[in-house]
Amino acid sequence: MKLNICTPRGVWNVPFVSSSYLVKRSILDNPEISYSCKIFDPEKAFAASLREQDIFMYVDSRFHYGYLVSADNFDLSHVNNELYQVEENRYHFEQRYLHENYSLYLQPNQTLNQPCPDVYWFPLFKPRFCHELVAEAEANGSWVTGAYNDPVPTQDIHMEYIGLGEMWDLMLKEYILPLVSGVFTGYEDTPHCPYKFVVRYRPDQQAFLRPHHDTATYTINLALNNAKIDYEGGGCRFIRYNCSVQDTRIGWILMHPGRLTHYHEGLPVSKGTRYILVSFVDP
Ligand SMILES: O=C(O)CCC(=O)C(=O)O
Ligand SMILES: [Fe+2]
Repeated sequence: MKLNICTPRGVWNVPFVSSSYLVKRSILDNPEISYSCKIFDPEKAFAASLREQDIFMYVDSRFHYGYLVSADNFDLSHVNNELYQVEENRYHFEQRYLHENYSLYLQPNQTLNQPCPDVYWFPLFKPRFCHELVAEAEANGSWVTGAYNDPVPTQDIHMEYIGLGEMWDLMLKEYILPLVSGVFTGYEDTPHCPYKFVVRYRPDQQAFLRPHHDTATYTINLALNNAKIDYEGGGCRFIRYNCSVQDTRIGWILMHPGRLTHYHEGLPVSKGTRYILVSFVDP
């Protein structure tokens, strides 16, 4: 029998509870309560022993008590291990990282911000996601310039190098695609995105990116830190429209066509370090 304990909410007397429960201490001190039995595992033996003593077990859904995190495959080798947990602990990942207003933008008839023609802008992540991703890239440290024979190279680290390629593919498919397909009709298929990298701009290293087209049908450009606080200058300029987005917001995504009309450049950073995550999507 499947028990829907959330509607209606209430307290349910159940014969068996496993994995996690709250127990009154005096019950554990009761010498009649046992965990061992010839035919049952310890949890079932415990429940059977409670039943024999007329001690009831309950599931209580009157309140939200929180949620459990699966630690079965928790890898401790990263700076921010939770970034790697989207498959195992999706609910926890969403609570921790997804922007509180993201779901508003999924509602029908919601119009996306459009700072330049056909350049869309929406919040996806909390700042925490961005700080942790930058920390992961900096801890890895293998920044390269001009990998993949890129004629317009940035100083970057590919997401695969920091073990986050699959996580990012999932973000593109499950969180970004619903918004993409809302504005670019016909692009509903799983995004194909071989090029996804954290880009770093610094005045003394690479400060800007010259005008170019991307090798992408559409480009996803996520701001990983704060304009005017972490750096000065920077931003993306769309040359055909003489239109720039310079007040980019941490955790917000810019999405724009990669070719033809959207010839663009990365504007010079004059102070500090600007980080973005750029994805070239060619469905
Ligand atoms: O700096 C920017 O916002 C633009 C980055 C960009 O155009 C690219 O990486 O292809
Ligand atoms: Fe670009």
